[in-house]
Parts: sequence; structure tokens; C-alpha cells
Amino acid sequence: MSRKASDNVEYTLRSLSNLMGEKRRRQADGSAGSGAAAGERSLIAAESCSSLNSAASGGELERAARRQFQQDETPGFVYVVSVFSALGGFLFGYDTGVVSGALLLLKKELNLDALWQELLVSSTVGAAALSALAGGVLNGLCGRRPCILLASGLFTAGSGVLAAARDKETLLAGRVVVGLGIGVASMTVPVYIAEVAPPHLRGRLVTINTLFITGGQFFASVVDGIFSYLAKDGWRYMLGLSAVPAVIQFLGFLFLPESPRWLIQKGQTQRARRILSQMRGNQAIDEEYDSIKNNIEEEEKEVGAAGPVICRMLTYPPTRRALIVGCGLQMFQQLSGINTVMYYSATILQMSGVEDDRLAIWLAALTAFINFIFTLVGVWLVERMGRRKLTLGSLTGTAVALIILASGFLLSAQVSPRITLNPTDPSHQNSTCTKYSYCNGCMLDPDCGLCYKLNKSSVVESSCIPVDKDSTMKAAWGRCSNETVFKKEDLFWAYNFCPTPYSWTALLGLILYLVFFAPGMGPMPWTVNSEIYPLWARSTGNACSSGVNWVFNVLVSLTFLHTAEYLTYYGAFFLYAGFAALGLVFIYGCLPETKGKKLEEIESLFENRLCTCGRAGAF
Ligand SMILES: O[C@H]1[C@H](O)[C@@H](O)[C@H](O)[C@@H](O)[C@H]1O
Repeated sequence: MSRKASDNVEYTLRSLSNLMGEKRRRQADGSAGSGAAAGERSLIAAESCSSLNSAASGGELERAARRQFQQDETPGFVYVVSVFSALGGFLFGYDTGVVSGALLLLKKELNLDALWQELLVSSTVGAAALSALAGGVLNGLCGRRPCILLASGLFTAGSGVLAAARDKETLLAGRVVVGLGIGVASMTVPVYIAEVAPPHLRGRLVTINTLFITGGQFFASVVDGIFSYLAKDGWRYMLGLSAVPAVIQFLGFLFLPESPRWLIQKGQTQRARRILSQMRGNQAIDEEYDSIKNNIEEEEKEVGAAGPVICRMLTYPPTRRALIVGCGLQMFQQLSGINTVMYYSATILQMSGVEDDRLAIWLAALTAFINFIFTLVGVWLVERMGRRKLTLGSLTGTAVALIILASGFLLSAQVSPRITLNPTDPSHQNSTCTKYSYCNGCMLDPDCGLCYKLNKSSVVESSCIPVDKDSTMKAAWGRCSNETVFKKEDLFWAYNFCPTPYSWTALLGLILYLVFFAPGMGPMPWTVNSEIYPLWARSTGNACSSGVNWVFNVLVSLTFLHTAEYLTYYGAFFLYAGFAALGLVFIYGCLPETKGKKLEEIESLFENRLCTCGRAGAF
């Protein structure tokens, strides 16, 4: 009998027996438990055989029974635990998202130069990379719960330091502390949720964590929008607000349990059984408990317990392959350019005709909102389509959207308006801006912007002028240096883009990008990583793959401006499209379907050669 058919039969039988009013099975505990469990299993097996035919024929009944079974099996407690853990995802999203708005105010109030701005952004991501890697050891030694408590403690402390900071050095320290929290949370939360969730809900519950990440990013952009009107100290609220969810998570986790799988691994079996039955409601837990326990024993025999986990992972082919798949997914997530697209979204939207510069900050919120809403679509799709199809579909759409986005920039560059006026700098400073004859060159120079008028839809009276050091919304001198005056005079200022009739193509590309990326490539790397490693390798596997995610995040964001300078914007987006295409080949060949499988069964999907793993379990 196929696995699916036997599952169906089991669902049907268990639910039917519930429907017929059979008394809830009592939880067996301790040594008496195993005898009772064996009895129960044989009862189920006998039921399975005798009812096989009727179950197989009654499709409707089967579906109803499956639904009933799943409702019975999933107590609200699992959802509560998942939501409290996913607050870690929210903080990850909030703290990485809020900084752009905070910087706009900070750079004026504390006179931050470009290096300090860069430091405040990258220090967090860099610290996250390091602590995600270190989080693996902590997770293995101390368990998931202490790590989540540690992360929320770090978030709380970091946001307190940031809100109270008096100078840029303290700000930097606060950003590093927050980054340490993000790294630990990003690798622990998906693992913890995957370990407490029942198999049929695991994908959905872990994907909720990414929904919280994008929700955090969206919330951060709204907070940025609101507090941007508060020129003095607005940044303190922006950076300090994350203490609220952090404290809630910390308090919640004082009462929430450890992962039962980790407890079994550490030999704390009584506690593990108690927590597992809490998580599974009225369902008998013996089967799951035995399978976790047997699996741990088998793994220890097979792989041996000596030597550092990473070495054992690399020398044991199934975990080596899983590690390559997990890290590859995280790498391709970042290489397809999500964070540059998000960061650059306000400009892309402005480029497409939104001319009110005050709106820029709200436009970023709109992008974050699309990312959030379409991650919700992913939560809905993950248990329907499965991880593999969802990731493949999402990455294909992402690659196409990147090509459209790049074509938008390419078309804009090709019809780039000519520069017709060359006013002289009143302060007689030498600026590179005056040397450009076309808008395209001017746009790629981060120090310059285009000041122009429109005659119908064509650009006239254009000049390339240095950008104001405090605000990219206006020029340093000349016709476009005073926002209120130049708008009255029907002048326009374009920083980072050239006004052309093809700008809408980039907007279309941006929207399509988010629509496709958010349901699959956003959440799946986290979801798949939480389930592909056997228990002994899970902390280390997730630490490595999260570390890879953060390292590529820093690399892509730090190199974007240089890549754009050397390859132009369209070149940069074509490059990301190329990475996405490579990612597609990799995922097609190597990513097996893990939907509905018990965590203990997944290891077997990596038994064959890496490039054939994609075929394993792909239903
Ligand atoms: O999965 C998340 C999510 O999609 C975010 O929007 C992105 O900023 C992160 O880098 C990524 O890891």
C-alpha cells in the first residue's frame, strides 16, 4: 500500500472511531506506556486491514474524516507556541527594516557621514551572521527555549540601548546587540516550530514565521512613516519600539515548553512525553514518541557520536547533501536580490511617475505590504502545493520579473534624455556631475541628480547637478535646490533615475517580483531548512544555512551600488536574473518534496546522488 493510501486509512479509522464516540485514548506514561502503545498500534493495524476497502472507496467520507482527524489532532496550544516563537521573526523583520527610516533622521541629528550610516546598517546584519553560526552550538547544548529567551533578551536590551543612545558609538553597540538577537532567532525559531508542529501543519506553521518577518518589515516601514514627521528624537521611538514584542516574547517563553525532540535527545523522556501530549491534544503520542526515540538511537549507531557535528555532517552523505541543499536555497534567496529590490523600491516607484517626494517613505511601506500579503499566500499554498513546486514556481516568476525589471532600466537608459544646460557651480567646486552629456551617466553617479522641466512628456532644460548632502530630494545648488520653489516653477528633480516613457516597465517588474518571490523564495528556504536535517544535525545545519543567508545578504547589499556603477542598473538586475536561473536548475535537481513527511522520515530523501534528490518523494 502506498504511504499516502495508508495515511488516509489511518486518518479515516482514527476519526471514525472518534466520531463513533470511542473514549479518548488515555495517555500511557513511563514503562507501562510502551506495552499500552504496542497494544494500541496493533489495534490500529487490525482496524486498518478490516476497513481498508470501505475507506478506499468512500472518498467523501475519507475527506471528512481526515478533516475531523486534523482538527482533533491539533490543539490550540501548538498555534499559541508557534505565534509566540514567530515574534522572533517579527523582530527580525522589524529591526532590519526600521533602520532606513531611522537613518534619515539620525544622519541630520547626529551628523552621520556615509561610513557611519553604512556601519549602522551592516553591523546588525554582520552580527546576525556570526550569532546565527554560534546559535548552532547553543541550540545543541542548551535547547531551543533558552535560545529563544536569549534572543528576546538581546532584542530588549538592544532596543533599550538604541532608544537611550546619546552618541553614534552607543548606537553602534545597540545595533550589534540587536543583530546578535536576530541571528539567534533566525536559526532557532524555524527549528523549534518544526519540532513541535504535527507533520500535516509543519510547513504552514514554519512559514508563519516568515510571514511575521515580512509583517515586521511592513510594520517598521509604517512606524518609519509616522515618526518621520517627528524631526527631533523620532528615531528613538523607531528603534526603541521593538522592545514591546521582545518583552512579550520573553515573558511568554518563561511559561512555554522546550522542544520535545531536543528533550528526548538529551534523555529527558518523561518531560518530553508530557510536552508532546500537550502538543498533540487527545491523540496518542506513543507512535511519534517511539519513532523519534528509535530514530535518535539509529542515528547514533549509524553516524557515531564522536567528533564535531559539522565534520560528521560532512562525512555522512545524506546530511552532506541536505546541508548543500539548505545552504544553496538560502544563498539563492539572497542572490535573487530581494533586499536590493526592496531597498530600491521607492526609487523604482518614483521613476514610474510618482513625483511627490514626501511619499517616498510611504512607497517603501507599500512595497513591504505587498511582500507581506504575498507571503500570506505562501502560508496558504505550502501544504497544498508542497515545498518543491512552490519554490520552483516562485523562482521562475522571480527570474521573469527580474528580466522585466532590468528591461525597464535598459529601455530607460537607451532613451536617456540628453543634458542640455550646464550651469556653473556658484561655489566653484569641481564636481563630476558636469561631465555627463546624458542622464544615464548622471543617474549612475551617486553624487548627482537631474534637474529638468517637462514639455508634454519630453524632458527639456535638463542639467546634471550635485545632490544635496542632507537630502537626496533636492540639488545642492541652483534651480532644484529648494523643494517648494522648484515645484512651483514646474521643475523636477530625479535622483537615481531618468525620466522616460518606459519607466512603468520597471514598476511592473517590481510588483511581479514581489508577487512571485514572497510566497515561495521568501519563506521556503527557512521552512525547508527546518525540516531536512536529522535531529543530531538540525541545530548545526540551520546555523550554517542561516549564516549563509546573512553573509549573502551583506554581500549583495554592500556590492549593489558598485555592481550598478560597473554594470549599470539593468546590468545588476540581469545579473540577479542569471543567479535566479542558476537557482532554478539547482532546485529542480536537488530539492526533494518534504510535505507531510515526519521529520524522522526526511533523511531518506537524501540517500541518492545530490543531483537526483529532486526526484525523491516529489509527488
Ligand atoms: O525570507 C526573508 C524575507 O523574504 C524578507 O523579506 C527578506 O528581507 C529576508 O532577507 C528573507 O530572508
